[in-house]
Amino acid sequence: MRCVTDDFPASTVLGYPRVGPDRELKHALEGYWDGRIDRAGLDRVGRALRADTWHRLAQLGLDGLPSNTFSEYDQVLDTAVLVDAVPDRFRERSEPYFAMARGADGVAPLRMTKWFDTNYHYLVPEIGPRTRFRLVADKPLGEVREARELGYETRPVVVGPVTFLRLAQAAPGSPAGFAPIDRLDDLLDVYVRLLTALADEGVAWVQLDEPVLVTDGGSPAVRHAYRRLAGHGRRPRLLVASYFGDIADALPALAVTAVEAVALDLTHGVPANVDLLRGKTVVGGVVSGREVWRTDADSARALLAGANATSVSTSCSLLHVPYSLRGEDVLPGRLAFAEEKVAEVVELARLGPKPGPVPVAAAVGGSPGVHELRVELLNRREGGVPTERNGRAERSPYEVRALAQRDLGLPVLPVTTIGSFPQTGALRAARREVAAGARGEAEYEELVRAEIRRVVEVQERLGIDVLVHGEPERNDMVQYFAEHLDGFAVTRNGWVQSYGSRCTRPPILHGDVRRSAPITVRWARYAQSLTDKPVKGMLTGPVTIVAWSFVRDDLPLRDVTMQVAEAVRAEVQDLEAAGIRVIQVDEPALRELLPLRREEQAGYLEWAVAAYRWATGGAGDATQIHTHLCYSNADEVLAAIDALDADVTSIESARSGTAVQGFGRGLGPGVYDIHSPRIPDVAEVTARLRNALRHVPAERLWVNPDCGLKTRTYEQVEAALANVVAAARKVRSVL
Ligand SMILES: Nc1nc2c(c(=O)[nH]1)N[C@@H](CNc1ccc(C(=O)N[C@@H](CCC(=O)N[C@@H](CCC(=O)N[C@@H](CCC(=O)O)C(=O)O)C(=O)O)C(=O)O)cc1)CN2
Ligand code: MET
Ligand SMILES: [Zn+2]
Repeated sequence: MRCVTDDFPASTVLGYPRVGPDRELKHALEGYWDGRIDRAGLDRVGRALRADTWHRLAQLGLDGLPSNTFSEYDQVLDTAVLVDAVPDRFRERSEPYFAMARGADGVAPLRMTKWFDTNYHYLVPEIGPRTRFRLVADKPLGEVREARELGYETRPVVVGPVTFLRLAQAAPGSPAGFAPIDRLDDLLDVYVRLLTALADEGVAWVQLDEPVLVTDGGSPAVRHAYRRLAGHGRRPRLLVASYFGDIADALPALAVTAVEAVALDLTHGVPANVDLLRGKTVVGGVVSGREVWRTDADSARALLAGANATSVSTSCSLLHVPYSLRGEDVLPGRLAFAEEKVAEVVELARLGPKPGPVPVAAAVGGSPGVHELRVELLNRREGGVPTERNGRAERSPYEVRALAQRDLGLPVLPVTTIGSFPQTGALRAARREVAAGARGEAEYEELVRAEIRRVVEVQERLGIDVLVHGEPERNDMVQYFAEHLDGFAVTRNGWVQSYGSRCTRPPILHGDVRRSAPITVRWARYAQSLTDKPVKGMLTGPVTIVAWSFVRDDLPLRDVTMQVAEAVRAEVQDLEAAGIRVIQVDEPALRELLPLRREEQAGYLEWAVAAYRWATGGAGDATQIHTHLCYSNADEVLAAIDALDADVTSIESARSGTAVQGFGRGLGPGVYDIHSPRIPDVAEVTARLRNALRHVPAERLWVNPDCGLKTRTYEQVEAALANVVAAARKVRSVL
């Protein structure tokens, strides 16, 4: 394939997985944090992973190798360190980097939140009016040199200045009205120095990632930033990478700058105004970095032709898909993971663009409305005969339900947890042995039951009011349901990084979804048999199940989601019939699927809410429905959360105390952050509760951590929950 403007390589990828094909980085990090391996050991693992990646990409025939795509925790955190935006509270720590990521005694970590509309989480930089930016370029320069020693010239990848600031939050104590983007010019000084340093190092191309371009309103800052950066004399050539959608109206902003190359996510189609990029290299992202379906070569070549692309790439980093299909036997012939996608990129570069019809996304047109879908689902159930139980999509109004739920006999400020208790190594090992045929099913089940007994006993001893069974039978809150529903396939080793050392194996939703038998009922029933306190049944909601799976692309997402909702609805009704009085249906991904463009948001929220209400609407008034959300910048979807109409909503809430005032039903703003090993003390929790009481009346306030406890140890959980119960009692006593 010919390069018109310059020497940008014909094939590349915007980024690559880094946790290791066998999660080597995960194991090394956790070993390091536990003191089982030393710094040198951790460094060795990182170095080997980087080398393996470059070797593999080169071996697959890729021309343009990226560097600085490795991270020990998160690329946004790396960027904060690159510009020395390290808040003072971390500076005197022995390891500021991991303290920012995970907290340290007495020091809260940076907040963590969703990376655009993915299940990857980044750490939110804190930028104030006085943050002093300074270039600390060791990491990108180090990776360039490391690759060079292995014989590879690479293109360092760095989060761009506009995206960095737009994703940051105002540092605590910043004056009202201050926004991190106000510091753009100061930050650009550092990026100019970075470009100089890379030029001095002999780097030919640098990639600055600006996914913020596909959201509303980034364009003026982008225009300003890249005029300045591209106008700077001594620098490598610049590739600005937009991804996660259509750049549309932000494209002219880049077009007027002197950047040499622009990467476009073409999986959403070719921007109408792409001709404005004439004279620049267009890097065509035609191989999806988000999906796992094989790329159709004809469509991809047509997209390349339509966009005048002279280089082929992935639509975004491959961070969001597993390493490879080796060792998997799922859906033969239909899938491509990272390695197979690299091979696709290489092959498409060889074939080159070819004009042809450009495919239209499946998500639009031709599908029934939400109402018709409900009717159709209703008709499909029980031969279309509406019964007392399934004929009703809506429950009575909240006030009526609240009365019907009084006999649950809960105290004011009831204490509960979000569902999971620590996942022990013994359980995980046992699951692996069952999968390998080395352990019997019955023996495993007894292990799970023993764990449920332990979890119930711990909660009774601590004085929790609404108990959970602890989810010990689940490998993951989505994968577990996928394994028990028709229409899903799961992988053996298809790990994808979620945050830091934590990974998931997203299931693959490839066919019509159906529940052929109850999934959770026996575990909930067993837990309830052990206690007089109510046990909360625990389900994952339909939006979250599809959000955290790879999903078929031949049906609109909302139709797929309604199918899942139907399966969850059946499970809710079976739990109720088994005597479970409180049922939580989690929707932590509700916010995640929110379209990045405002104009598409209302349509999404309508069907997302409809799916949730379909899933829960079959419960009687006396059954208390809970929901749980986390990492939500809840403010943006507050009306939708309200519309879910759950009796109780628990929510991550470092700061959402004020956001949720006026919320008309039960509310549990998380009283401590479970993502950090830190144990909250009684005073801290008490203060949180008192603060919450300024916004939520006591009779509707619930007390809970801000997410599930599976990533913690029993020791941490018991200590933390004891303090939570003590704080609740203290606050109750003076109400
Ligand atoms: N899908 C999903 N997305 C989510 C969340 C979530 O819970 N699930 N939570 C939020 C935050 N993200 C998270 C993602 C993952 C984990 C997490 O704890 N993941 C575990 C893996 C969970 C899992 O699938 N476990 C399996 C497999 C465990 C495993 O590693 N087994 C070993 C053997 C272990 C041993 O011998 O001890 C092996 O197979 O080699 C199981 O329990 O069965 C991890 O990385 O450690 C936590 C939060 C948002 N997104
Ligand atoms: N019920 C789930 C748990 O407690 C909810 C987690 S939300 C990411 O783990
Ligand atoms: Zn959660």
